[in-house]
Amino acid sequence: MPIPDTSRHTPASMDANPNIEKRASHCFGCGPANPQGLHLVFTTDTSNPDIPVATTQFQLDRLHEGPPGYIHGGIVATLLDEAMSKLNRPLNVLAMTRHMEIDYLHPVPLYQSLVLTSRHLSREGRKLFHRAEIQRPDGTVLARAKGLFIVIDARLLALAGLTQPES
Ligand SMILES: CCCCCCCCCCCC(=O)SCCNC(=O)CCNC(=O)[C@H](O)C(C)(C)COP(=O)(O)OP(=O)(O)OC[C@H]1O[C@@H](n2cnc3c(N)ncnc32)[C@H](O)[C@@H]1OP(=O)(O)O
Repeated sequence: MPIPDTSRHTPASMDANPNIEKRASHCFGCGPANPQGLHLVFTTDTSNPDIPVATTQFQLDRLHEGPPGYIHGGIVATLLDEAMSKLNRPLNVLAMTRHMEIDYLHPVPLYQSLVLTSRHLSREGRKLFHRAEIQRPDGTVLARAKGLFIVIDARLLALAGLTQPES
């Protein structure tokens, strides 16, 4: 069996912890404890509690390069997915991405501060519909996504060995 490269793989030391918020500290998009993660920190506008909006600024470097000088398309998808997932907690649900579609409108540059924003669109039962965009500071939209998130219930969480977050 191959030996994991410890410079790239961190120990699964949190795996016994059933608290979803502690386990989420290694989320590739937003987990502060993931040394190789994107460390995105969002602010969430809930002034209209039915339509939360999440926003962050970010800047990536060649670690996440795809086309020379630009962010890899899979990372662009990650950014958009992460932004949309940040709308679920303000809506008081745990949910996972079921479907997302992306328009890659322009290459997304490395080494530039960019704006990532998401907005809740609508809900039909367990189905949450969100959208997200990556913009230049001048408002030019470089990529946008629509996502369908499905609310996870306590039974599904328990199957994964996890407990609900404290409200
Ligand atoms: C555990 C850790 C938790 C952790 C929770 C926190 C995690 C946050 C992470 C950030 C977000 C991610 O990246 S999450 C990681 C990426 N996502 C995943 O790994 C999810 C993998 N998928 C799944 O586990 C499952 O498919 C679920 C749980 C998402 C849903 O399964 P399900 O409960 O069986 O639901 P299913 O019947 O398939 O679909 C629900 C409804 O959506 C409809 N539907 C399906 N596709 C479409 C579509 N393209 N357009 C319209 N509607 C659609 C179906 O017809 C149905 O409608 P109707 O018949 O009900 O009307």
